[in-house]
Amino acid sequence: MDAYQSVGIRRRMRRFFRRDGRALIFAMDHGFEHGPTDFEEHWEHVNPRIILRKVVRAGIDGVMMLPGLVRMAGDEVKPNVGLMIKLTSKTNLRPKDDQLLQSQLGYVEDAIKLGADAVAATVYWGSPQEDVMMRQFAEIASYAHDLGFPVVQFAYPRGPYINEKYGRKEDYRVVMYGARAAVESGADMIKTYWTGSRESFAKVVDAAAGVPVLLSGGAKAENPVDFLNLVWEVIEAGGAGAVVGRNIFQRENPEPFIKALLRVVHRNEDPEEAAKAEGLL
Ligand SMILES: O=P(O)(O)OC[C@H]1O[C@](O)(COP(=O)(O)O)[C@@H](O)[C@@H]1O
Repeated sequence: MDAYQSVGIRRRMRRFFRRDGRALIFAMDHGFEHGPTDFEEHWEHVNPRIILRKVVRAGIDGVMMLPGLVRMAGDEVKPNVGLMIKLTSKTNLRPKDDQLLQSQLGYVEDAIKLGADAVAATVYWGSPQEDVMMRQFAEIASYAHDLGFPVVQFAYPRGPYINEKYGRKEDYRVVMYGARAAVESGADMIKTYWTGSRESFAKVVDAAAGVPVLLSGGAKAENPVDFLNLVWEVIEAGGAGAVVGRNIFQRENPEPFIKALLRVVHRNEDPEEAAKAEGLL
């Protein structure tokens, strides 16, 4: 017989992933991590209720937020949508060198009180502060697992030695290392960077050894088809989907774009066809 916790983790994972094992998740921690200027392109989306209503209506599989936004607007996240609560963060106002650290801003108990289906934490692998984030992640993961909650790691390698040795944090050897470190530290889902090609991203997926790998969306692509193509490559590489923020809330009309993304993620549709079907072309 399975331990109760294992059943809980499996059930909660299914609130994000459909039968195909894939998920499209909306990220909205930018007001904290980047500052409200991220919303200036479509200022009405600074209001969490307005943007959440749109993404939920479009059929998103899950939503990721920090605890305070869930408190304000979590009731917009309908019961059939997975709720991921991130328990670490940092502001962009910190001195540059201190931005290689995410600090704890919420606890597993808060996530439970708020009705979360998963908790998340960032580790900047390779940061001079890696040790702090490793411990933070270990504490969150150990406690969350005890209580039957899946734990998501935003495995974001970054730091001076990475730049010196590999030139860029998106080098597949670096991203793959972060994904593997996430697995070995107990993550149930991994969110990480695009490595630039399907072949190299497939290696990241291999290194994750069966733990689902989700793309971290990144800056908005002006042409929506470019982003649909990127997500298509992720799926072709064996990725489990994407966690997308700016590419959704920085669009005036995110609903058809989300629907097109869902076609690519769940139906393997050709990106251009998906864009046409949703009236984006
Ligand atoms: O790379 P940065 O600037 O630290 O971005 C971190 C942001 O990217 C995300 O991980 C994903 O959101 P995006 O799709 O907008 O990139 C957010 O959760 C987070 O706020």
